[in-house]
Amino acid sequence: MGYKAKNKQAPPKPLPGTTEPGKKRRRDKGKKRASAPKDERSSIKAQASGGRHKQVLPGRRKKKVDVVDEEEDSDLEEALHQGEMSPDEDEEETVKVKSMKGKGKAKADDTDDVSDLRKAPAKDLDFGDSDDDGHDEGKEVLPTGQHMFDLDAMPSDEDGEDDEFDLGEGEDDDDLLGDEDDDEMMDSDAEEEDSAFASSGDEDEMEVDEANDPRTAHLRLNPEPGSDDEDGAITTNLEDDLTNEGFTLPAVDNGGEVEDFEHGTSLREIETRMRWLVGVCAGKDEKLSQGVPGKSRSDHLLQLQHDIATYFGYNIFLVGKLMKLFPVDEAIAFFEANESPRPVTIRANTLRTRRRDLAQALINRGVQLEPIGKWSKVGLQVFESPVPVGATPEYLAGQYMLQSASSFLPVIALAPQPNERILDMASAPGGKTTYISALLQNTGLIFANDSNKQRTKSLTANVHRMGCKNVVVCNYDAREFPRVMGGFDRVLLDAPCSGTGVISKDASVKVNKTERDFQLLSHLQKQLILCALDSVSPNSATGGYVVYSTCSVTVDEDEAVVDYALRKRPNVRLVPTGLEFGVEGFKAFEGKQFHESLNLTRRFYPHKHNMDGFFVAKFKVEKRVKKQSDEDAEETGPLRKLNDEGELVEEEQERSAFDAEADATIIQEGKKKHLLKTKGIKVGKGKGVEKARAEKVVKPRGPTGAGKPQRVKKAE
Ligand SMILES: C[S@@+](CC[C@H](N)C(=O)[O-])C[C@H]1O[C@@H](n2cnc3c(N)ncnc32)[C@H](O)[C@@H]1O
Repeated sequence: MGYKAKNKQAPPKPLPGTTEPGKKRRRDKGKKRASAPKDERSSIKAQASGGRHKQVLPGRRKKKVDVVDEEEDSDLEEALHQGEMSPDEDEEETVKVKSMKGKGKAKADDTDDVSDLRKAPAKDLDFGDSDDDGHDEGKEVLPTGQHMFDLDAMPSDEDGEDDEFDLGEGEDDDDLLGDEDDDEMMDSDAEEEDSAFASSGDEDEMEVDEANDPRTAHLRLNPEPGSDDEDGAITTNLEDDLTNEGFTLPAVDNGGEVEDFEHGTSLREIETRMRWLVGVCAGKDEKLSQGVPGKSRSDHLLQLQHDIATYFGYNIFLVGKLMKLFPVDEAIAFFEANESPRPVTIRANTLRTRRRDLAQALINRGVQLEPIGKWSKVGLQVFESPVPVGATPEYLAGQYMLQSASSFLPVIALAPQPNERILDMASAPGGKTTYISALLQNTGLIFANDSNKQRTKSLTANVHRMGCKNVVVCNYDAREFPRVMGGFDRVLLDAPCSGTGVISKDASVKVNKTERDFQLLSHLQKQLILCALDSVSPNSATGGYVVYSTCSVTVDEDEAVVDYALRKRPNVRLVPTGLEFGVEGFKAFEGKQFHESLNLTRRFYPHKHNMDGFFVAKFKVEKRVKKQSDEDAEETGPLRKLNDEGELVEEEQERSAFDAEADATIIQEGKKKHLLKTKGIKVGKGKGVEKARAEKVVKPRGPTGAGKPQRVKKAE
């Protein structure tokens, strides 16, 4: 069984295509929790979801990695303050522009503030930026455990075996948890050569064996393209346990202490029931799929949702929403993965250094690191560090960015080319902007925009620190583009989102999101994506691409937004992202059919790829040319054509929208009434009418005409 105790997680696993050093790694401990009490869970033996063997935290270590992630990806609060939105999803939203300049409503993002990084005590540092305690007033509260299912109804312990849950010999809770005082503990293997960097081979050499290292085969996630389901995937041993004849209920060993109870049911009981319900709902084993007599599968599913909500500390709404994304057993792996931090990763800034040189410099400081994987030439995974990774001289000198592995992906997909003009629509604090800048080798021009003025400060700071000379920082609501500026070669829209992919960094997402939040975010994202598409020049010689990304896994914010864009902009199409791994986006979801090309989009999951949950889509923007069929149709009267905004419109609508003759009469009548009312002049059937008949009202064509009727003299 793969449920890990909350505070006994395995250390971060290597990313796709990377090697794992031969020594034990220390997990980051600084993250916030929104869920069940530590003591309860600490009596359950931790087992890594990544392997069949039991993984416990190393007994000794040098020092944990102290970092603050430079990116805050959960932006609902700000997003909801941006512009005026209505949740009407089927109509194209009117882009109501509200300049946010100077307003700075959202909370400040100062996570990249170096002075703060230095000030922060190591144990307080956190991956996320939120100050939220995860319990917003007025929001849905944690569900209580339901009791329509009795533990007695579950399969009984037939062989008395209890091997998953007994406390391992010599592993008391403190050892497993590794309390805050053990910073001085040394990894017994600390001096061992375990890094490819020390060999000082060239960069290619560093990457040679990453994907094939047998030591990490069980931990690698999608190391090779197209191998999502092979050894790359983190596998839980859920299925094995649940289908095992000898499945037993765990013995409760509380050491004589009083346990914490959740409405009369201990978390351990909930956990036990949850595992059992997974088996029932997954329906993979005949015996287990019987479930509780008289209860339907949906009864079991409902109870499972409640148990997951209670055990992992979510609101029930979000559990239901997230569970729809996966088969039941995979859903558990997802929730499980959200309980452990993702690997600490950095991106070497090639404007200032080479990855090899940076690695060597950090190794000299005692940092244990390795290349992130074959898919990146600039990423490094940091396993342990005796110094805060966010405050080394190399960091301050702009040689690297603290950046989650998943946030490399949209930039790789964007594939900027030297000398291009690029718009980064929602760019603060600049993790992706500075990466784009490096890929452009400081050529071309990047407009790095963010509507949050406060956040543009950290953006500007990063741009300077990283030596980016091709960046212009701006502060607009991105829905003002392309009116502010257009004609870009490429546009990145790393959209504000709910952050359901980064729950391990910001546990407040578990409890503070409601259905309305997702509606509003999806609405904003739809507005933004149309602006992104309209800001690209279809005539770009080298580009004409838009990348849309979110750090959320909900379909509302991902496929539904992309599908909407495809419907609204017939001159754009999806193209492959060029990313080597990730699972295909949904082509259909909950009975809703999306465009068939949605399979070109990519999803990334914590439980599958050991990265933050992420979504990436890449569009190619074509010229708005009339299709041959439209031209043919024009001779006989087109049925459908593009309007000035590139939307497909019905000819019938256009006709009814403006009938010159009818309008002339109405206008004339209006004028007569106006004269009569204001000046008492009664216009008869004489001259005035005659004059009106002598003129024809036509709608001017082209952008300058703007729909205002003009009078022209009728030909004699
Ligand atoms: C996911 S974060 C961007 C992270 C950034 N791309 C990076 O890599 O560092 C989303 C950003 O969108 C910004 N934002 C939210 N609504 C916006 C809007 N209407 N226009 C422009 N930016 C917006 C937020 O301030 C936030 O900085």
